Amino acid sequence: MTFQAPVREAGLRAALKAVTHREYRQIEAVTDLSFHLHAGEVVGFLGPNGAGKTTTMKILSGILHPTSGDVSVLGFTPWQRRREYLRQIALIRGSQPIGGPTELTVMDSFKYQRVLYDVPRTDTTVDDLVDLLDLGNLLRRQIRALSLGEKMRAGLAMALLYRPKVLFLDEPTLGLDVLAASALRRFVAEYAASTGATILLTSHYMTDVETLCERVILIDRSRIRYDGELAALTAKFAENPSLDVVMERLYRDGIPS
Ligand SMILES: Nc1ncnc2c1ncn2[C@@H]1O[C@H](COP(=O)(O)OP(=O)(O)OP(=O)(O)O)[C@@H](O)[C@H]1O
Repeated sequence: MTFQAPVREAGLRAALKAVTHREYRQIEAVTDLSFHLHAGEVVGFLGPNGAGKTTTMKILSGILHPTSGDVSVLGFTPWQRRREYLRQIALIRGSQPIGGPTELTVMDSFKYQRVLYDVPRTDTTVDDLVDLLDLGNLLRRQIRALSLGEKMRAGLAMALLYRPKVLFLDEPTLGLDVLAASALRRFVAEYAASTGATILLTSHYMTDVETLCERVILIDRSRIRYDGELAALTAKFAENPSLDVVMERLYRDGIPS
């Protein structure tokens, strides 16, 4: 995936010049990335800032059309954005936990989502999610007035009320307090176990990865550096350091052979 990004020098003169004459630079966000996920796996998708994780997630969920390459998820090409595809997947981003109009109450957002995804009125998934995510007190509140953690819980319920088979979780615990983060991890683990969903998870919090993922795919500068068991990766370090330290070394020095 190559982006064409506008660039300009600093200063007012450069800003004025850019009005009539824009310069662009090619930015390779994802290159030569190839992997396969098995149904029901929860896989950590890791890499330093700017490695290309979010770009990949956006491609997989059909938001971005890559400049080259092939992708197949559940037999669909994501960027064709077929209805049958979008009904089976969800992208959940910690940096933007809820889409849609923020003036709506949480309850109205659920109703709206139900209509969008043809979830029958008789389906009790939303009631289950309200219980599991402790959303009872939030139902009559406007989305825009919720705290980040509350938005995340409501956003998760919105994304899961049509029971997607594939979840792309992009930094789902970003900004959550320790209790909220561990509740979210428990919830994701239970969702995966009870539905058999396939999950690709990015996170900079190694507790998320250790708790949820047996396999990790590590990318750096848009290329895959490791794809395999998390345990085998940490075993490369004889003194058995914490996963935070392992990742710090890998991001800095590369993968030991
Ligand atoms: N819309 C865009 N236009 C231009 N460049 C972009 C755009 N989106 C991403 N990039 C660039 O692509 C590269 C990969 O970005 P991406 O957001 O995928 O990284 P990431 O691995 O998710 O990083 P982080 O851990 O910081 O969230 C970065 O260099 C980024 O600046």
